[in-house]
Parts: sequence; C-alpha cells; structure tokens
Amino acid sequence: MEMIQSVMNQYSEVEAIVECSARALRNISEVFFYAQKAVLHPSGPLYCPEEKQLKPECVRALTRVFRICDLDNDGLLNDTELNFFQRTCYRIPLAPSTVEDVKNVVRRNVQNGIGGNSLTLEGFLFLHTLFVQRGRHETTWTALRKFGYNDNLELSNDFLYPPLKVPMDCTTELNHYAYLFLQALFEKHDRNRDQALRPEQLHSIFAIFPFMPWGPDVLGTVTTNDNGWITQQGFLAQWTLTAYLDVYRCLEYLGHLGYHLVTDSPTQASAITVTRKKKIDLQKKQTQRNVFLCNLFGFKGVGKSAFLQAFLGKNLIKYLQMKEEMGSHYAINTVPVYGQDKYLLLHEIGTESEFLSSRDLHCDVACFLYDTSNPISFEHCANIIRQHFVDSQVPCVVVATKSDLQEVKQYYCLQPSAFCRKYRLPLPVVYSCQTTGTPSTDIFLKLATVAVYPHSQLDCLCNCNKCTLCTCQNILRLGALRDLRARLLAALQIRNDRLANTHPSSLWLRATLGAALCAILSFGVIRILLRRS
Ligand SMILES: Nc1ncnc2c1ncn2[C@@H]1O[C@H](COP(=O)(O)OP(=O)(O)OP(=O)(O)O)[C@@H](O)[C@H]1O
Repeated sequence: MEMIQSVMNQYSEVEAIVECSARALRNISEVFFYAQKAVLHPSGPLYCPEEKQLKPECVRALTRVFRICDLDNDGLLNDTELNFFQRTCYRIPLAPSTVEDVKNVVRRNVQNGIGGNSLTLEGFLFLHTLFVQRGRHETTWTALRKFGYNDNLELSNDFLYPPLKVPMDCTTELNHYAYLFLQALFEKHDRNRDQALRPEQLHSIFAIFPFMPWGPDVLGTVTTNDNGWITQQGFLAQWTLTAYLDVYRCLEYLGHLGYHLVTDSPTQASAITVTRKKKIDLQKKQTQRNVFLCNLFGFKGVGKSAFLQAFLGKNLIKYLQMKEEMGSHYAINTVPVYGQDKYLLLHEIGTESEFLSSRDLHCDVACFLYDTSNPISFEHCANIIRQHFVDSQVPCVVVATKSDLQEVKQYYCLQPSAFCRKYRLPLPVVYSCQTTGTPSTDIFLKLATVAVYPHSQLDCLCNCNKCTLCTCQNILRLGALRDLRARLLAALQIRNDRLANTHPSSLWLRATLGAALCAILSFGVIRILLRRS
C-alpha cells in the first residue's frame, strides 16, 4: 500500500493503481474499468496535478459553457439556468434539494462561489475542479463534449459545421427561430436598453469566440445610431448578410454561441432556410425569399460608396466623416415592399474594367450609377449593360448620381435617357445624397421592389407619386391599412392565448376570415393596378 502511494505521489499523471491477478481472477473488471476511463475521459487535458488546478484550456472551455448557460447575462447561474445546464448535459434535471446541496458545498469552500443565491463562474469552476480531483472526470467531459469540445478541448468540426446542402441557384436565409434567438442575444447584452450595442457590449457578445468575428467594416455595412453603435436592426441585418453570403461561416458562429443547445434543436442548421431555386421562382412569378441581392456598377468616383451609406441613412457629410475608417463594399437594410419587410443587400462591384466574373453578374437586380457631373461616367455603365445584361433576366436600373451638381452631356453615342429607351430599361433615376437630413429612400424601395417582382412592368421608376408603383406603395403605407393589419395580428394573438378556453368558432373564425379577406383584397388591388400600368 505504501509503495502504491509513493508511486502515485511521484508520478502525478498516474490516475489509479490496481492490484490484480489473472490466475485468481482478482480485480480484472476493475482493470478494464480504469483503462477504459483513462482513454475515454482522460484527466490530462483537464487538470494539472502539480498546480492542483484546472488547465487554462479547460477553464476557457468551461467559461464558454457557463456564459452560454447564463441566459440572462447577469454573470450568475440561477436555479433555472443551473437546471438548463444539467438537462442539456445529463438529460435529467436536479431536484431542488440537490441544487441547494450543491450550492452549500460551493458556499463552504469558495468565498465568492455564490452571489445572491446563484452560482458564480468561480463557483462553477470550483465544482468541476472538485469533480476531477475526485476522479469524476466523466462528469466534466460529458458537459464539455455536449458543448462541442473534442479531446484537445477545441470545438470539433462536426459541431461547428453540421451538414447543410445548398443546391445551385438556391440562397440561404435565417428563419424565424434564428431571428428570435438573435434578438434575445441582442437584448441580453444591451443591458442599458438603448437598442444599440456599445463597443464593449458587442465585445461581450463575442467574448466566447476564440476570435472577434466582425471587423470595423461592419459599422459601414449596417445601420448604426448617432454614436456609431450597431442598432438592433443592424445587428440582425449583419447576421442576415453572413447567412446569405457564407452560410457555413454563419453555422460556425451560431455553433460558438451554442444555438442548438439554447433552442433545443438538432443542430444549428435548423436556423437556416434554403430557398427554392430562383429559376422556379421566376417561372411561378412569385417568391418566398426575404433577402435580395443588388449589385452596384459604376465608374470610379461616381458615388457608389456614398450610395451604400445613403441606404443606411447617412448623408454625404456623415459618409465623408467615416469614409477612411470603415470602408465596406456591402450595405444591408430592410425595405418595406408592399407592406412586407424584405432585406436588400447592396454590393459595390469594385472594378474599373468592364470585365466581370459570372459571380458579379449573379444578382436579383443590377444598379448602374453614373455621375451627372462627369461626362465620361455613363460609357462604363452602357458598355457593361450591352455586354452582360441586354439578354439576361436580371432587371436593370440606371441611377444618375450627384444630381445636386451641374449636369453635363455624356461623351457617349447616346445620352442616358435615349440609351434606356433603346434597350427598354426604366429611365434613369435622379439621385443625390447631398442633403442636410437623411437621404431619400425612394430609390432603394424601387430597387427592392424590382428585385422581388422582376416580372412586373415597373418601368415608371420616378418620384412622381402618381404612377402605379407609387400608388400601390402609398395605399399600403396608409395608416388605416396598417391599423387594420395591427388589429388582425392582435386578434390572432388573442386567439393564440385563449384557444385553450374559447370555442374555436368565435375568435378564430373571425380573425382568420378577416385576415384572408384582407389578403385577397390587397392582392387583388395590387394585381389590378400592376396590370393597368
Ligand atoms: N451627391 C454628391 N454631391 C457631391 N459630391 C459627391 C456626391 N456624392 C459623392 N460625392 C463625392 O464623390 C466622391 C466619390 O464618392 P464615392 O467615394 O462614394 O465614389 P465611389 O464610386 O465609391 O468611388 P470608388 O470608385 O473610388 O470606390 C466623394 O469623395 C464625394 O466627395
């Protein structure tokens, strides 16, 4: 016995010594038990016996687990959160008396282990140190594996990149549940409830990542408040952009945040909707998509970046103030298209030549900017349209920027209006972001509408307030219509709340019939008006 003790003291990596005999069949099953345990749940990556504490990688991993379980972000695990951790890892909730026992053990051993009757990070780490010291490595390993860690305490590829098939011609979007999760994430870190994330709040969201996933360019990609902090709308928009442009990266980020554990879904791929092929949308002349891509083309200096920033509500002065710090080739925001919010993603194609890759041509609407004050700027647009878009199904919109400056004649065989008439394009839309307040959003509404309804003959892209498009938009913006919609939604909500007690024939029927009637009426009005245009 003494010899065993001295070996164990001398070699701290020795976890157990078993005296056994094959002849006498003594302790055979114990040998296999300890051997299996040493392989499946090694203490090496978790614990440093010399220093008698958890290794830094293990502390990092457990800190992430703690933060994910801290659903209200108050730095403590209350009983509900502790039970969430317990159910997620071990599939059985803790009895209230056991929760109290656990907290009492922590209270007795760690000075700051309990705060306001909840478990602190210090207490949580202490509990796991205790598990490992008492040879219950499997308890800690079960938790770590559940939260995605492999034997090297790194998040495994299987965890970060669950299978998701995206066929050609389909796009990827976040679904309703993903937006609910992200909204809750935003609210839990926006502790001062100002609907914007200060830099430190943004960092606290990503503190559980091994890297900062968003660079400074995000501030030039989505809406920010007057202080330059990301708004809730901007936060959701940036996630929408990632899901659209690089869905596997989006899955990775959601994996770091423990999406599927918090939402109790099979994997974070449940957050993604793969849309049907665009070809089918075009054939059927309708789409369920919510995100639409608009590629921006234009000669050097025509105002493409200023246009992107105008989409985010910044006028020329604000754009020039932030130009150097946060240049971005993308801008994403929501646009109300016939009463429904759609995401429009503007992408500045940074090329001075007219050579374009097939990726540059792939979009839902192509927007061509020329500078009214620069006589050589239109030729660039005209050449791209003639070479790449004349026979394509992608709708094109031409925009005459810097309309606040003196207009000059374009050095091209056709002036922009004549060119558009010749190629059956809508006439150029005049635009300027040189304003004192927020730039006009009409052009973005028109781009989004053309992207969502590429078949509609929306060739009257002006600000006349008389044409079909403007009439439809105005009808849908009517206060009365919005009021009616809000009432219907409220009625449906009441129905949800009371369904258990109410006879289904009353509220439910009334709300459903009302909603159906409203939808049919709106649809009919829009179709009649569109046909007449
Ligand atoms: N409406 C406007 N009125 C006057 N000047 C403008 C207007 N819009 C943009 N400018 C000026 O034009 C310059 C170029 O604008 P911007 O950087 O947006 O062009 P760009 O097309 O993005 O350029 P690049 O091709 O180099 O990326 C800006 O420095 C700005 O001062």
